Amino acid sequence: MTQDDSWRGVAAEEVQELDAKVGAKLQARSRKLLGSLVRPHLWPAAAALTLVVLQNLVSLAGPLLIAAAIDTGIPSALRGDTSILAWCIGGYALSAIANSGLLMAFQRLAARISQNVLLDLRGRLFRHVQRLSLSFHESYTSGKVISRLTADMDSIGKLLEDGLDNLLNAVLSLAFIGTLLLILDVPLALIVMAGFIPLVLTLRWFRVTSGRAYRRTRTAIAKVIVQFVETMNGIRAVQAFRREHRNESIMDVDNAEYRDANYTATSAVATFAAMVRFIGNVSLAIVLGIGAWRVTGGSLELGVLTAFTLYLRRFYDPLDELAQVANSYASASAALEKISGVLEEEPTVVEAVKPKPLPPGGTIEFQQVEFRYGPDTPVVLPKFDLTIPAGQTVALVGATGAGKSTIAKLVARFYDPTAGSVRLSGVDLRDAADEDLRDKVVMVTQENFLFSGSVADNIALGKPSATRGEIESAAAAVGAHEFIAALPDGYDTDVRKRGGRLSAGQRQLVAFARAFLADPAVLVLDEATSSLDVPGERAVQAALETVLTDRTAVIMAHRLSTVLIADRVLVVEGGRIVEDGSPADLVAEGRGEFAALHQAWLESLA
Ligand SMILES: Nc1ncnc2c1ncn2[C@@H]1O[C@H](COP(=O)(O)OP(=O)(O)OP(=O)(O)O)[C@@H](O)[C@H]1O
Repeated sequence: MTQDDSWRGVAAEEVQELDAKVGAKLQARSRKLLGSLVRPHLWPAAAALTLVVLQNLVSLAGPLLIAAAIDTGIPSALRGDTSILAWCIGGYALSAIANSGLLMAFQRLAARISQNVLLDLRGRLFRHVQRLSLSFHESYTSGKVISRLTADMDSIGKLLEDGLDNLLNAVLSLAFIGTLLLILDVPLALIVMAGFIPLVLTLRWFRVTSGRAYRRTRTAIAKVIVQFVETMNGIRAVQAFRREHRNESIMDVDNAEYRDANYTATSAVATFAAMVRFIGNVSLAIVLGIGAWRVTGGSLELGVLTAFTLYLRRFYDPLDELAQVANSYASASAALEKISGVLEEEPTVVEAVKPKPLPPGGTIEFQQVEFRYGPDTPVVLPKFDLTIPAGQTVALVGATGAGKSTIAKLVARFYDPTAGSVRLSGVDLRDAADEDLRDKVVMVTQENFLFSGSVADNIALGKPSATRGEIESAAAAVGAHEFIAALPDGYDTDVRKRGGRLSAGQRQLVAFARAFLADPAVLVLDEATSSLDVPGERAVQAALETVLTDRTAVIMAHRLSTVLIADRVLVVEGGRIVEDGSPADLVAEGRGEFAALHQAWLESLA
């Protein structure tokens, strides 16, 4: 990462004090995102703007009508002519009705626009995050993604819903009422305008202080959510290892940090709101004093002074709201900054522009492959060559952290090699189309992940177009049909609902049925480390043999029984392949790592 790139994507997310240049770049990025979100709604936004302008104009009529009633209507009513007073009252009632109607129409339209903007943003973020490569997800936890999709989205929603409404009202009131004040009485209006000087200074202070505070709240809430998600995801481990106390103390720290960050932010809002009100009240007091002195001197009419003070209240009320807007703006712009960062991340594993079709067959070649996870991390796989002929079952064995999963991830193209190439049937995986690759190479992971939905849906993941017959025969092939048929709703049983919970072995069988149905040329399999009960293990072993038939397979093996059905064993040590041969040959040689491992396995079974 060059110095200039230090702000790109999510890189600057945890930085508390940004330098001005980086801050400006992040703001420009947020504005660009906001622009792209609002652009499709320009016409409804223009309509909303018209409604709010009309509503503000209509609401101006009130004090003018009251002034006319006091200065003209009441004196002429005293003389017996009530028509002017009646017109004033009728006009006031009409303007009140129009005011409410326009306000309602504006707020409904504004809510629709903002909900559509949020819908778009949520959809974009979800689609984007799903496309990002594994390398992103391994460092950016799901808790952070959830925080972007929930807490950050909420604060943007709040700005769009109430903030814009208040902002427009405040700006329009300032413009319209300011003009009216000048028309009503220039000297008094100038006193009011003088109050703007301290107001602008307060606003500048508030922007800087709250901007910093709200960035902190975004980072802090993300930490709280990460802690929640990690604890809940790992609740079994948490309870098994009695980690509750430790988790609670981590949570307490994160939670307190969130409280403190929020407290700092809201304190700034409170100071700002109090200053605005104070400046407003001082202006009002001065206007009243000078106005009353002029009324007694005869140079100002009482009705004009009444209208002036009524307008003045309305002039400062929206400024109070402006403090709330500034508050939601600061919070939303911090959220927008984080979301735009995630949206700026690019997949590191990208599809070729003009992909080459993968020919049939399943020969895998590693040519001068070297791999490291990141530019600043050590080399995990030093340069090596390896060919796995089509149809061969290869078991990768070795100590934990040796590099077995890394080799497997390269075969499934979850990562691209740092140097050299991984080829399938002679084609560099970087040149293959994603869809083609996902058809030809299937990875079955330890998690044996089941999505919400029926058992049949979960098997059909391997081939979405599969008929029920095909699904059932895939299940039968791996020996899963019997237990599925015995579930409360058979193949239609919801795997997440009560009664649909599957055991570890059953989940593994469903995963095998899924792979069998997908029928890939290459199967990459991370064998579960958890040991199953013996009958369960036998069933899984038999299923495994069925799934492996007629395809190339790379297995991260943890069980002796699996290694023994492999055609070839590769012993990995510190990222290097140190032994390569059939299990029988390696055992027969008797001196190497595998022979020792084999011996240890046998002893553990004895
Ligand atoms: N996402 C990652 N970022 C950085 N380093 C990683 C990442 N994943 C793995 N490594 C490192 O790469 C090395 C090889 O890890 P790998 O997961 O391939 O080992 P393994 O042989 O599959 O281990 P196990 O049997 O425990 O699954 C280890 O040193 C590990 O710390």
